Amino acid sequence: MLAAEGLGKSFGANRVLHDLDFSVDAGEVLGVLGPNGAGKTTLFNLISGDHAPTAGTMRFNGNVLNADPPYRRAQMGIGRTYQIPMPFAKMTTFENLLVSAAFAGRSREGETYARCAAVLRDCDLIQHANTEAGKLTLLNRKRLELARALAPGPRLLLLDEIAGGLTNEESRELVELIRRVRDRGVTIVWIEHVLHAVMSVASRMIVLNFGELIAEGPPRAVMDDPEVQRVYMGIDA
Ligand SMILES: Nc1ncnc2c1ncn2[C@@H]1O[C@H](COP(=O)(O)OP(=O)(O)OP(=O)(O)O)[C@@H](O)[C@H]1O
Repeated sequence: MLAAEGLGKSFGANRVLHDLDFSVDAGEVLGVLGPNGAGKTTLFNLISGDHAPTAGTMRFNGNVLNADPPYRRAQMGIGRTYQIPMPFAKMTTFENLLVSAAFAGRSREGETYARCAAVLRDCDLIQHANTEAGKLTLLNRKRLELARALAPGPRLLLLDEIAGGLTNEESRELVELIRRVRDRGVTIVWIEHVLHAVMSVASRMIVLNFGELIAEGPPRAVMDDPEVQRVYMGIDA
């Protein structure tokens, strides 16, 4: 579904991603790990079109992603959440979804309304449809962030630390929701520091360190990798 070759991103002299090759298969949940500043969010910014790469190419379903802006990527079927949800606080939950669905602009008004209501139901938010987004609890803000990304009907969903800041019970609820999204056929790439959450869903993981890929494989094998333990958990073999 997604393939990157020689992908790189520098901000001036700061080389953040370097010569990255990786791919995402349709239907999988790929976990992305790495220490703070490793370049994980920057990678998402390149996939979502928020930033342009300085080297390499990316293909989505075989089509080269050129300099398409985020709304074009959303129309192509790429959706994302942001690490810090920033909904329109004075608008209701439902109105926030409508904005997102309209941003990608793929369907007619009536269909958009029905779709947003269905996404709210799927994300356990329907009882808060008319609540101002600024008044939601943290868990519901996370649900809204997910719902907002789902509203345009993505085929590839990028989750950026969506479990951060939640209690164990709350993160279990969110994991259930993410499983349901996966079961409906949405391919997921998930950056997460809450390891038990991402490991319980991911079929494969990659690990970045200083913008380079240092490990890739099944979740357990990746966590047992001495290099991953050293750079990510500070454990010396
Ligand atoms: N717009 C920008 N301009 C300049 N430098 C940037 C920009 N965005 C990111 N960086 C730098 O890129 C590096 C990687 O940042 P990034 O946010 O991708 O890391 P990360 O792996 O997502 O970290 P975290 O786990 O803390 O979220 C950092 O050194 C950061 O300062």
